[in-house]
Parts: sequence; structure tokens; C-alpha cells
Amino acid sequence: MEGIDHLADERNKAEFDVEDMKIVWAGSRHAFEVSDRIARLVASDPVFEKSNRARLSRKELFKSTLRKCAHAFKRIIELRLNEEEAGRLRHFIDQPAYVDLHWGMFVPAIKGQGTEEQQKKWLSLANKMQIIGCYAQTELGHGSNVQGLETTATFDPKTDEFVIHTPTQTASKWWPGGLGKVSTHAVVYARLITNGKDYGIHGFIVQLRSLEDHSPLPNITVGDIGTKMGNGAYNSMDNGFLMFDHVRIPRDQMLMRLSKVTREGEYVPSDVPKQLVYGTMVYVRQTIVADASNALSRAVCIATRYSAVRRQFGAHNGGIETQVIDYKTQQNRLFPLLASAYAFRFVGEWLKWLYTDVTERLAASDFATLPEAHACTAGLKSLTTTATADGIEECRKLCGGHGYLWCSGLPELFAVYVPACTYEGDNVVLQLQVARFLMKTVAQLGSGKVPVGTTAYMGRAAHLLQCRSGVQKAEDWLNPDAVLEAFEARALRMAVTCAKNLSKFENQEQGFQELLADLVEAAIAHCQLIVVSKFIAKLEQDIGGKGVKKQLNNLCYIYALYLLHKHLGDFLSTNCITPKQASLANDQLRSLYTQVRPNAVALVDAFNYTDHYLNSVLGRYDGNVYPKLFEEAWKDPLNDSVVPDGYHEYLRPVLKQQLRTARL
Ligand SMILES: CCCCCCCCCCC/C=C/C(=O)SCCNC(=O)CCNC(=O)[C@H](O)C(C)(C)COP(=O)(O)OP(=O)(O)OC[C@H]1O[C@@H](n2cnc3c(N)ncnc32)[C@H](O)[C@@H]1OP(=O)(O)O
Ligand SMILES: Cc1cc2nc3c(=O)[nH]c(=O)nc-3n(C[C@H](O)[C@H](O)[C@H](O)COP(=O)(O)OP(=O)(O)OC[C@H]3O[C@@H](n4cnc5c(N)ncnc54)[C@H](O)[C@@H]3O)c2cc1C
Repeated sequence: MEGIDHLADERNKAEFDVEDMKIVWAGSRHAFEVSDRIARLVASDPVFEKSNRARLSRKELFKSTLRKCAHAFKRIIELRLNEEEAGRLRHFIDQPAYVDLHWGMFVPAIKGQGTEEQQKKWLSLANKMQIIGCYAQTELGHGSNVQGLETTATFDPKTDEFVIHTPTQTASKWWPGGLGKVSTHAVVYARLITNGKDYGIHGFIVQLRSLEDHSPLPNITVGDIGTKMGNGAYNSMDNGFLMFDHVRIPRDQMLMRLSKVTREGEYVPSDVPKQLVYGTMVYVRQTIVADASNALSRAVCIATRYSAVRRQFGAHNGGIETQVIDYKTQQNRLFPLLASAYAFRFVGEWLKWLYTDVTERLAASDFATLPEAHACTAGLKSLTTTATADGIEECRKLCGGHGYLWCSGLPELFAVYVPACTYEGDNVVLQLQVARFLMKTVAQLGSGKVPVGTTAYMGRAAHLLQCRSGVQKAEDWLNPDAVLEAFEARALRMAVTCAKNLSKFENQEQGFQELLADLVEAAIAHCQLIVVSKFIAKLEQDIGGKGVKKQLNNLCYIYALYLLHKHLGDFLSTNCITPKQASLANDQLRSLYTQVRPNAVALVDAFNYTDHYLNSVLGRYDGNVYPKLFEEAWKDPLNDSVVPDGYHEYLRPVLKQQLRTARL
């Protein structure tokens, strides 16, 4: 029935003020108001309709994406939206597109690596979208190993130009988003060669297509790499390939903020760490962490509302059946994901602060916190995207059979999201960067250098290596000190064990390769500690609103205790806790599930998602699932006719054949 809120009873049960929680989730009242206004703007604009995306061919989908981007640009100008509002508009349009790479990587790469003069020239064009750019780093043969890239940029002093060349097939650029069909320009990463010497990977601005008719410029071969996983999903993006045959660009199109090549061809190395050439990746990894909570909360919102609507078993004497959300198994799968969505929100906020802080320090030539910023962005990108991709799939299963329908919103969300485990650095490769950072930190313990920031806990090694948890009853697991000590001791002991095992190898690099799997586990333990500690730190802030803090407190301990339960092997084998204490943690976890249960629907309402953004029949705000599932089914092209196309050619002859056979 239209107009009825099938989830009203659930909403009435809530023990906190949802409107206040919306502000906490958004980050501030201002952020909430901007998001709310822009989400409604998108939802009410027919050009941004997306419910039929799965039924479009790749070409139709791509054209509709171009249309949406053009319309969005028009609206941004007409409504004079600022940068924040324009970002929210793109977010709520919710269709991967070339603009993501233009604004998300091309512009930041120029900002981070271009000189002031270069920024002035290129950003004024890019900001008005008079040129459209992408980030062309990955090649067919190398993605993770950036130092292994093969594209060359050879300086020709005769003409004061660089010659950009693709020497082998594996050197072809492959994957850059926006490259395939749209970008007029790219920041291309290539080996800089001058005076016969290879100076490694540097960034160059290269024009790819004519600004008159969009055709590729001479000696450039460019196209789309093909259809990707899922219907709709990431197929709205033109990930591309690109080959150069001795393409010439002026010398001043090398991004020269960090290092330079003079008119004479002399290479002038940078007086800042060469790793700053990787700065765009640090920036984007930080935004990906911030985005993880968006994707996970979206899936959790769908699964929670549907779990409250769906009933199976448990009816007695013709009574009403049990809501599946009341099964402890459902809660044990769903509530940790709800808690993770909140946890990732807060760690994302903190990482944004860390990124801003390191950027300010770099501007003042203080490079001390760069390694930590790299480790945090890499590790948290890996941790949050892995958990989010797995979490979306778990939400699909939590919705039973109907979760597998495209109109549940979950299959497409998964297909769009899962490459986040690979792009901007494969998640295992990134945890290994964290492990290297941890091994360095452990090696320095006792040298007088005091670990700071996220590794400060390692400075308390004497205590953390021998302490035993003091937890005696289930409620003790709600003590932040008890939880933090267990997570710190586990992370430190795993790192120290790796370091000890490494020291048994004569060749450290060989040892590192041998111990890769353990190192990744140690890195994950360290990153989980960061998330838990930032959630606990959030609770120490002044959070207002009726009952809001209590709910966040419950979610924080669900997050921590669920991790403890999931990684019990780590905690027990490092003697951080006893089996009895593990069992108490489980008791506490069950009690927290019971406390969250009446608030679950309100906790997902606090995400403030419109039905347009969710695009899910199962996650509808009003919970009116079953009639809408039918409506969706009737819309399917297969139901356009009662007898399917192909009946006369392929079905009737088979049926007739069977008739004849049956008569024989
Ligand atoms: C609302 C927001 C929505 C968000 C959505 C955003 C949309 C995104 C769309 C997706 C687009 C996707 C784009 C891409 O995928 S672009 C390509 C990304 N590629 C990668 O990430 C490659 C991964 N590989 C690497 O990063 C590095 O090569 C690697 C880290 C693996 C380093 O390998 P290696 O050991 O060979 O290292 P080097 O010799 O090069 O350097 C070693 C030292 O450098 C330090 N280091 C490494 N990386 C960084 C960094 N980024 N910053 C600072 N420092 C770094 C490393 O720790 C070593 O230091 P030491 O010598 O001191 O040990
Ligand atoms: C949707 C999508 C969009 C993308 N957009 C862009 C873009 O805009 N611009 C761009 O430049 N690139 C882009 N990429 C490329 C992306 O950055 C790379 O695919 C990514 O960095 C992973 O590199 P790879 O493909 O070389 O993986 P590989 O390194 O080949 O990984 C294969 C396997 O090897 C393992 N492995 C690799 N090295 C090690 C190691 N040292 N130790 C242990 N295990 C290892 C990995 O864990 C993985 O299991 C995109 C990719 C995707 C999927």
C-alpha cells in the first residue's frame, strides 16, 4: 500500500534522536545541510534517473553518462555551486564517470606536482573544463610496481622537447579512467631520460585529442579496454589504453615542482623527498577511505531495513512470523557491519585531518610525518576497502534470494565497489608498505628515537610485551583502556614476532619475502588498532543529542569486540587475552546486539539516504518491498510480451519434437 510506512514501528522504537545522529554522521550541521539539499536536488531531476541502468547497452550507458555529466556541469554553473556542493552533486549522481578522474586525480596531480606557472596555465583550463584530463600511470605490464613502468620521456635538447614513447606492448597505458573515450589530456607517468641517463618515473602533461574534433592527435593510439564486471556498475567509465609513437611535447609540460630538466638537458633533482611524486596517490587513498563508509553504509541501510521487513518462521497458532533481524545470526552478521560503517566514517574524518596536517608540514619543508602519512593512507585504504567489499557481499546474502536481484541495489553496488580493493594500489601490496614501516619502527625501538603518532604505543613496548588483560567480567570489555591495551599488545607482539623472525635471515629482503603473509597480518592488526582507537577518541569528543553518544558507544564496542572475536587466534596466540576473557567478550557482544536491535533502523536512517541514492527496492524508506518487487519485475523487457521472442524459431520446434518422440 502506498503512503504507509511499513517501518514505522521500528522507527518508534528508537532510543535516540535520529536528527542529531544525522549531524554526527555528516560531520557537521553545515555538511548535513549541504548534503541534504544536494541529494534532494539530484533525486528530483529526471536527467539523473538511474533505475534502468542495468538494461542499457554499454553504448547507451556511456552516452547517458556523458549526458548526466554535461547536465551536472550546467547545473553547477546555473546554481553557482561551490566546490563542496559540486562534489556532493557528483557523489549523489552516483554514476562512475570521467569527471571523477578529472577532478579526483588530474587536477590534484597538477596541484601537487606542477610549478606555480604550470598550475596557473593548466588549472585555469581544467577548472573550466576547457580541457578534460586523466591520470595515466598503470601500464599493461606494470601497475603495482611503479618503478617498473616502461613508457619513456626522452629529452631532445635540439628542439627543447620531450619525446614520449611506448617501446613495447607491455608499456601501453592500460586502465586509466576517462582515457578511453573522453580525456583531451593526461598526466602521463614515464621514465625521464636525458643525456642518456634514466632518472626514473616523472609526470608529464600530454595532449591526447584534438580540441576541435576530439580525434586522437598524430602518433597516438587510444581506446577503451572493454566491458568490466556487472551490469551498469563501472561500465559507465571509459577505462582506456594508450600508445605513443615518439610523440613530442614541450619541455615545460614536465611537471617540475619536484625536479627539473633545464634547457640544456641537465637534470636538477628535487631537494625534497622523491616520494612526493607519489603524492596524488596519498591524496586519493585518503579520499577512498572517506568514501568506504558511504558504500558500506548504503549496503547496511538496505540490509537493515529489509531484515526488519522480512519475516520467516516462528509463527505459532497462526500468529505473525519472526522478523529476520531478530535472529542472533542475522545480528551477528549485520550489526558489526553497521558498526564498521560508523567506524570507517570516523577514521575517515581523522585521516582527512592527518592528510591536511602533513600537507601543511610539507609546505613548510617538514617531511618528518610523510612516512606515517603514507603508511596510514595505504593501510587504511586497504583495510576499509577490503572490509567494505566483503561487507556489501555479506549484505547481499543477508537479503536472501531477493538480494541477488539487480533491483536490490546490492549487485551493482558490489560490482562498482570491489575494484577499490585493487585500484590506487592492490590491498596486499599496500599492507606490505605498512609492514615495512612497522619493521623500521620496531628496529628503532631502544635506539632513543621515540615512536610518535599512530606508532606511539610501540614506545610502551616494555609494558605491552608482557601485560595480561585484567578483564574479569563481560562489562569490563566496555572499558576503553582494556580494549585499547588488548589491541595494542596484539599489534605490537605480532610486529615484534615478525621482526624477530626477520632477524634470523642473513638477507633481510629475502626474509621479508619469506614472511610476507605474517607481515600482512601484523600490518592489518596495526590498522585495526588505528580504527578502534580513533572510534574511542571520537567518543571522547563533545557529542550532543538525546541518546546519541550511547548508541555510538555501543557501536564502537561492537566494532572492537567483533574484531577481537574474528581474530581470536591472534589475541590468544600472542597471550594478550585468555580463552575465558574471549568468552566474556562474546557475552558482551551479544548484550550489545540486544541493545542495538531496537535502534537498528533509526541508525541507518541517520545516513539520510534518499530512495534515489539507494536505488534499492529492498532498502526503500517506507519498507514497501513486495508490491515494488512486482512492479520492477513487470518492467523487465522479457515481460514485454507473454510469449518470448524466439519461441517460433527455437522453442516450438523442440516442444513439437518432444511430442513426436512421446508418440513413438
Ligand atoms: C568522494 C571521494 C570518492 C573517492 C573515489 C576516488 C575515485 C578513484 C577512482 C579510481 C581511480 C584509480 C586510479 C589508480 O589506480 S591510479 C594508479 C595507482 N597505482 C598504484 O597505487 C600503484 C601502487 N604502487 C605503489 O604505490 C608503489 O609503487 C609502492 C608503494 C608499491 C612502492 O613500491 P617500491 O617499494 O618499489 O617503492 P619505491 O622504490 O618506488 O619507493 C620506496 C620508498 O617510497 C616510499 N613510498 C612509497 N609510496 C609512497 C607514497 N605514496 N608516499 C610517500 N612515500 C611512499 C616507501 O615507503 C619507501 O620509503 P623508504 O625508502 O623510506 O622505505
Ligand atoms: C577499475 C579500475 C580503475 C583504475 N583506474 C586507474 C587510473 O585511473 N589510472 C591508473 O594509472 N591506473 C588505474 N587502475 C590500475 C590500478 O591502479 C592497478 O590495477 C593497481 O594498482 C594494481 O596493479 P596491478 O594491476 O599491476 O596488479 P598486480 O600487481 O599485477 O597484482 C596481481 C597480484 O599480485 C600480487 N602482488 C603484486 N606484487 C606483489 C608483491 N610485491 N608482494 C606480494 N604480492 C604481490 C597482488 O597482491 C595481486 O594479488 C585502475 C584499475 C581498476 C581495476
